[in-house]
Amino acid sequence: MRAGARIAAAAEVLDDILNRHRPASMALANWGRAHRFAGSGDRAAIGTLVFDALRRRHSIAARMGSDAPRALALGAASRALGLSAEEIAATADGSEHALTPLSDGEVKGLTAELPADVPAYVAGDFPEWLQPSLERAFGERAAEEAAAQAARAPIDLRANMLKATPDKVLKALSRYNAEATPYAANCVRVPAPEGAGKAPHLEAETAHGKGWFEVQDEGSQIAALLAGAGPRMQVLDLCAGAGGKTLALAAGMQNTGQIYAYDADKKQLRPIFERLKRAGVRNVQVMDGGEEDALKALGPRFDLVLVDAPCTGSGTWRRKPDAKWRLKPANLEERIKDQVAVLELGAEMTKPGGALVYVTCSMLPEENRDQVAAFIERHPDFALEPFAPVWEKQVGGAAPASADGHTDTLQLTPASHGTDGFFIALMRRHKQ
Ligand SMILES: C[S@@+](CC[C@H](N)C(=O)[O-])C[C@H]1O[C@@H](n2cnc3c(N)ncnc32)[C@H](O)[C@@H]1O
Repeated sequence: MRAGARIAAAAEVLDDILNRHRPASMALANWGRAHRFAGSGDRAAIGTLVFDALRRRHSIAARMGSDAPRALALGAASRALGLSAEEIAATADGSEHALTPLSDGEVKGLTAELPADVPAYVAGDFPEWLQPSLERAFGERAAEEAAAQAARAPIDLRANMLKATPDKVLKALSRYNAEATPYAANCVRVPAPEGAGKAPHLEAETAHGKGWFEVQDEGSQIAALLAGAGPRMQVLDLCAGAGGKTLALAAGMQNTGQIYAYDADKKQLRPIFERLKRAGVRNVQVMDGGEEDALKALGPRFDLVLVDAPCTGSGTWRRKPDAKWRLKPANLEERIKDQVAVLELGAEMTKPGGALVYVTCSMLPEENRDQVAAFIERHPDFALEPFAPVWEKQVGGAAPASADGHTDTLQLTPASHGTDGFFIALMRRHKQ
């Protein structure tokens, strides 16, 4: 397919996502099924175009003077396909499958600068209703912080120290320009593709099959390190899901002690069994998902309870840009209620003197600092512990500043730390 046809296809898919509220992956798959003539290169390019347009929906619309799917696809095309405005205009010749010729306004929009006085939600490409929340978290830096969430994300991996070393993983993936990252010693990063480049499928690599690495953002690795799981500890991973953090905790415990992996939803736990096996992890007991009574019967015995809470995922918008436009106030309200429930359960399972670590992949204060403040008010037997000394011991080096400026909780972000957005609060239950 020529570039003009790829842009036209991306506009069709964007229409499906934005106007018929279809998830991006489903809309792209539907388009592929209906257009079997398109090759894998075409599908990849259309996908890249669609995701880039979703990442920058508001700022593209402001430059193009329209938020119609065609305008969004055109506005994203120069970056996604590496084409100049002239090349884009030339490829829109109305021939079979291609775009119809561009209007004067569209041609102008392709090279227009974003006006300096646009509101933060346009400059930062996020839903308008979230502006007060992001301004509460980041003040005048709200647009800058959110704009970094509109960039493409690298793929981060955690070298599995039970089977390999970061060096071994770096060598195995050198053809993808794999590199070390600033913070977590076991993290290896494959940079985001430029232009029309395609992200590699690293889970298809032999090194992955051998259990040398897991795909895990550096922010998630830092959260697991700060949780401070050590040899011989009794640990509860209360929202274990597919086990990303369970595996990282197990590596930190050198396969000793015991991790109980629990999740309210049985289905979420399903991938964990294969992942544990591949990684060579032997100190995890996967509990029956949703069997809360069996969990509670274990009593407050845990040295560490990790609450990797269900959240809006606003910290992962680089990877799931369609999710940011689907997020509605009612979803946030629901997640807030879920978070209260998991925190209450976590508190019940933490032994006196034990740690309760609350983590979200969100940047919204309602899910983060507000939750922690309300929890401590309900539970005066828990107190926050500053993260900097724990960082020095667990991650190594001096702790970076939290993106929101606080010192008792840590907000990691793409703009400030190059990670996904993660919030981490370390709490400890009083001994008596
Ligand atoms: C952020 S995800 C967990 C991701 C996982 N820890 C990882 O690192 O791969 C949150 C999980 O919390 C689970 N969850 C929601 N409410 C819960 C509850 N009340 N108790 C336990 N798990 C819950 C969800 O099913 C979901 O799998």
